[in-house]
Order: sequence, then structure tokens, then C-alpha cells
Amino acid sequence: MTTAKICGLRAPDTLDAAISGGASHVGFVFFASSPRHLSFDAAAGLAARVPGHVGRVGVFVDPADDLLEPAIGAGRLDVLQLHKTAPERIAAIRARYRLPVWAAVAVKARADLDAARPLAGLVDRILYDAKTPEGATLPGGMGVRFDWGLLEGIAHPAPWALSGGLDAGNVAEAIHGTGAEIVDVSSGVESAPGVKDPAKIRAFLKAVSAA
Ligand SMILES: O=C(O)c1ccccc1NCC(=O)[C@H](O)[C@H](O)COP(=O)(O)O
Repeated sequence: MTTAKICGLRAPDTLDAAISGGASHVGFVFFASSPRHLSFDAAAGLAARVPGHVGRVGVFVDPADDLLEPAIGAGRLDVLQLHKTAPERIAAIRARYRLPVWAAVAVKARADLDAARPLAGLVDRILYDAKTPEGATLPGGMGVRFDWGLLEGIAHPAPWALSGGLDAGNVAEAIHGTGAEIVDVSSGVESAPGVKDPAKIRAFLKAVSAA
């Protein structure tokens, strides 16, 4: 059965919609340039609402320890999702914090999948995410989709999840086409950048469970 991570939650009502709708994971973004960025105080307030069966995923871009340490505490993080982070740094973070690590691999063309190979044994999950446009300020959360056919027949070096441009209307096709264990969504359940929509969250989770 495929489960879902709802990423970039910032408000109690939308967090509650994700939890009651059956999300397996919720994502808290710690990246100042993102419209989904959370302060430590806001993360602490949201984290307290998350029941034990739902994973709290902290989303970071090549983070330094002076961000990771307080974010892990405030967000009571269960998983660290790392974007644009070199394999050596991923290994150091995993060893230091002893938390499961998901590493994002940004995909546009088949050659981009080569970046997943050195992650074997280093990460707990690979998040295949769509590469955002050249010069974009965000490495994710932009509603960009990649050709899911690129994943066909490849040997995955770790368990994996699928992300990028998903919404309630295409997630069933994505699940059937790729066999993803976990699907991840952000802008596809928003009414504006950084503003999640409870009805869209519910529709997305319904589509995942029906797929
Ligand atoms: O969402 C952000 O603002 C963000 C900022 C910095 C690093 C990563 C970010 N998002 C990562 C995610 O896990 C998104 O859910 C993923 O890229 C899919 O986004 P979308 O295509 O909008 O569904």
C-alpha cells in the first residue's frame, strides 16, 4: 500500500487535515527562502499535534549543525530530508544525529539518476524529486513534474519515494506507473505558495488510498 507525505505544513488546521486524512508523514521546511519556512517556535507548536504513528520529517537544504540541532529539537523530528547535500555530509549528519535520512535526488533526465548510486548504504530513503528550473530559489515545492518513465527498470540503491508535481488528479497514475511506496506532495495541495488547502489535502490522501 502506498502512503503519503504532506510537505510544507505551516498551520494547525492543515496539519490536522493531513493527519486525519491518513498521511504517513508530515513535512516541516527549515529553509529561509521558502514560503513554507517554519520558525523553531512554530515547528514546536505543530510538532506537538502530531501523533506517534505519523512521521515528522524536517526538510533542509545542505544544512549546518546550528540549524539542524535546534530544528530537530523543536520539530521533534523523526526523519531528516536533505536536498543538495553531498554524500560525505549526508553520512556525517546521519552519524551525528542518528536519525533516518532521506536524500532528495533531483531528476529531469536519465543521467540525473546517477546521483542516487553513491547513496547506497548512506541513506534510509531516496526521494526522487523533479529538478526545479535553472536559477530557481527552491530545490523543491515548485509543482514541477518529471518523466516517471525514467524510473522504469532501474535498480534502486535504497527504498524510495516519489515527488514533484503530484496532485489529487495525477497521483493514482503516478502510483500505478511507478509502484512508489511513498508519494510526497507540497504545492499540489496548496491554494497559493505556502498556503495549504485542507480540502486539497483530503482529496489527495483519498486518491492515494483509492489507488
Ligand atoms: O517546499 C519547499 O519550499 C522546499 C524548500 C526547500 C527544500 C525543499 C522543499 N520542498 C521539498 C519537498 O519535499 C516537496 O514536497 C517536493 O519538492 C514536491 O513539491 P511539489 O512539486 O510542489 O509537490
